[in-house]
Amino acid sequence: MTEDQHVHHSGLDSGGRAVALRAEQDYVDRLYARLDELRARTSRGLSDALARGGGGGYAAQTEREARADENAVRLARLNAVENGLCFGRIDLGGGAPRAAETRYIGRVGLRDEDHEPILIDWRAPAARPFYAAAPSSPDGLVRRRHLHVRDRAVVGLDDEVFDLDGLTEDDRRSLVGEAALLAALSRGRTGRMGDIVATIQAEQDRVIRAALPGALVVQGGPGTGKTVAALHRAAYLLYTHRQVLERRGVLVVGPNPTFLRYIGRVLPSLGETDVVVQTVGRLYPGVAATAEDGAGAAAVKGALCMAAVLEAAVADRQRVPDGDLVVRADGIDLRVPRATCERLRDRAREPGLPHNRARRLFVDEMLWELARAQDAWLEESLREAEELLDAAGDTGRSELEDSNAPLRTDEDTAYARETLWADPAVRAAVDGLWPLLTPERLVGELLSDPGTLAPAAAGAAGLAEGPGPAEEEWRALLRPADSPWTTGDVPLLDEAAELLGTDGSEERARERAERHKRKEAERYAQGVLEYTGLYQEGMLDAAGLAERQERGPAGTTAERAAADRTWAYGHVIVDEAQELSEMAWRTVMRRVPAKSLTVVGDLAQTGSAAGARSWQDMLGRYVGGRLHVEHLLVNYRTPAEIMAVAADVLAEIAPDQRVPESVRDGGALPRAVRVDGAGAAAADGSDGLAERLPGLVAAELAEIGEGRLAVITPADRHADVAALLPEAAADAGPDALDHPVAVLTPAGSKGLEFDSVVVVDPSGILAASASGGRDLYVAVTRATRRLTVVHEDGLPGMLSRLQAQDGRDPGPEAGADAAAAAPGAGRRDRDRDRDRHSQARG
Ligand SMILES: Nc1ncnc2c1ncn2[C@@H]1O[C@H](COP(=O)(O)OP(=O)(O)OP(=O)(O)O)[C@@H](O)[C@H]1O
Repeated sequence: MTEDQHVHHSGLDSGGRAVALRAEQDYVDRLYARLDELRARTSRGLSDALARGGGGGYAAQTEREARADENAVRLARLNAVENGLCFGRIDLGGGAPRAAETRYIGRVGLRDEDHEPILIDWRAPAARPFYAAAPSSPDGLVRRRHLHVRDRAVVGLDDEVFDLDGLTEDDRRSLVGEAALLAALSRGRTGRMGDIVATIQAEQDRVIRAALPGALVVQGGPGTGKTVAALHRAAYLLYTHRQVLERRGVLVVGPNPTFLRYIGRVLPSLGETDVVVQTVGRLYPGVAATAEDGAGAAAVKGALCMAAVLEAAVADRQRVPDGDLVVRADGIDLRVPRATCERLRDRAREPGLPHNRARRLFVDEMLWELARAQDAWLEESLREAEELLDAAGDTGRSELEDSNAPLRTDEDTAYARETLWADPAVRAAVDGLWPLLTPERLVGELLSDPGTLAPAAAGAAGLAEGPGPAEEEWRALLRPADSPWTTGDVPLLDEAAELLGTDGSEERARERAERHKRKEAERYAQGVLEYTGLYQEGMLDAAGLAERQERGPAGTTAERAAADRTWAYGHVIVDEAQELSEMAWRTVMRRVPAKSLTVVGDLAQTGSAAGARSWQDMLGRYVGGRLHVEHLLVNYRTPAEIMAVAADVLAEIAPDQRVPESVRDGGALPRAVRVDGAGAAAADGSDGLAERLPGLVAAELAEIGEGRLAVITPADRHADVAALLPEAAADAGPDALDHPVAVLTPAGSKGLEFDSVVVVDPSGILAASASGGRDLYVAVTRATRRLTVVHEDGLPGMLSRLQAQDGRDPGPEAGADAAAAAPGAGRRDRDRDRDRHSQARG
């Protein structure tokens, strides 16, 4: 952004501008002075609370700790807002009944010594006109001003004037200062997403400030700010509904760890800590799945009928023996008739409890049966003994007990049950009929053993609405027993955990261990108290001291929530939501019983074979009529010239979807570079990919200066292409973001953006899977400035806009004709379009 542009947009001459800058500097100085003062005070509060000694008993100690925590959180918040503390100002019109008013907008709200607001938090209702005002609906504003502040110094101003009488509609439009937005967008990429509080646009603001209840779906093309708006929404909701959400927390679900790292800095800069950010692969505590299934397995595994397959698999583990159950315990064969086993199984199933809890009923009844069988055996032996004695004419019978008295009392039988349960043979027999199962064991066996999977698939047919998986479908799921968990397995594990429940033994063991630990801690604390003499002073008892030591810093809501599979969040935000399967949605919905969700995604970018084709189909069954869809229509990432290429791809793959209009145009033209096939130097001396790619990447890097570059290749060429660029980050892991160059697959590049993108082998991307066209669409829309498509065997038809070039002359002029013909490029077209949208909405 040049100085000239600021002047142009501010409508001030240079003298007026200098005066305005000085006045704003004075105000900003005052804000920072206040911030410093609050920090100092909070910091003092923190050290006071942390200072030990002083006594006051347990209650006072606890209160001091709570105060320390509170001060620490406050201090962290105050420190996080140092950069860009204040970024805007609005002047509201005067006239009865309201007086003219100026409000400064910033990352936090501040009040002066007299409690008068001097800075309005961007999330507060009073800040709303800063984002929502438009020339056609100024919302009471006379002027909106963006302040550019660097290191506490005001370095630029941008004004949008809403109340200039006498301007034509066209003139007004041209006055709309997009300088602040364009300045933000043209910055080089750092590998991390930043916040956009200073430049949130009206359509994004509607999404950010939408009401908490119900499911809001934000459908928008690439670069429309879905991710960034969703994260600001999290911050807004925590600010506005603090009471509920601080306790319950907000869960943000993203597509992969790289992406989570990419967005990781946005939320802290928004001052929010009660947010859990997670991939689907980590939603089941204890498992961190990153591996992906092939398309065939993914599609079957993600389908809703897998819930029925699992249900059938669990039912299949509740068995009846082929004949009578015979268990040898204590040298005796105990027999329970088959019909009784069946009755016990059915009775245990009846209350509809989870498998492991129902197992307790089953075990209980089975032990009675076995104890009774033992009784019967005893009686039988006694009778036999009597008969023998009778036969022998023995008269010593009177020495035996009264023959009518019960052989064993109830107490005896109860004792017998316990002894039986301690017998490994009895346990093995019961486990054979109704085993204690973990989700990991159930799912692991199901996916690796056709003997387990086949009956479950068959059983699913009777349970699900539709048919169960066909044989060729369930066979696609089979894999070796020791395979790592995939992200597609996680919803199955979660489902299994629901179906299995616990039998309480883990909880009981944990409680026992905790009681033991506590006793130890108390013994130790007692020693400490006696040694220090505090005991005599009666300040603290051993139990109190032990508890304080054990407790340590109380976990944040986010920490507690992340570790608990059954945590009920107050709100859930799902990004790249088009990738979630039906089964994954079941997992997500379990975590938000109130069904308060923000779902952001783009149906045109669905890459997963199990992903969404329609939001209603995916979500309708959970939220019914409470599904509200908002569309984002403006692309803030990719310039118009590159989006023209993307538009051709979209027209082929999803003609019903609309390409978002780019905010920016006039950048470098996208180009195609042809190299010779198979990486080998060709007979005519021209070079293959191996020879050309490193130079091409180096030249692109030189073009973008400080920014980032991604090479995007089909998955099956990823390793080979990465080998050509040894300096680049080749892993799809989070480190990819820290390198100037990353080699990625289309799936790995999802949600990310780079100053320059080099797409290698577009035909290979297209051919790789049924969603190849969507992957190509994702790949070409990652660029913020430059796009190069490298191909070997000619461009696919949908990229014909980029005329194939001989790679030896890859000048920026390549593809110029085509890009110049880009439909909808340019601000005038966009404005016309925006007008159309707002009319349509109005
Ligand atoms: N109002 C805004 N002000 C400044 N930058 C913005 C604004 N809106 C979006 N951006 C920027 O535009 C880029 C794209 O945003 P984002 O990644 O959220 O888009 P997306 O819709 O999630 O894209 P995709 O579907 O491709 O993942 C980001 O760099 C973001 O910071």
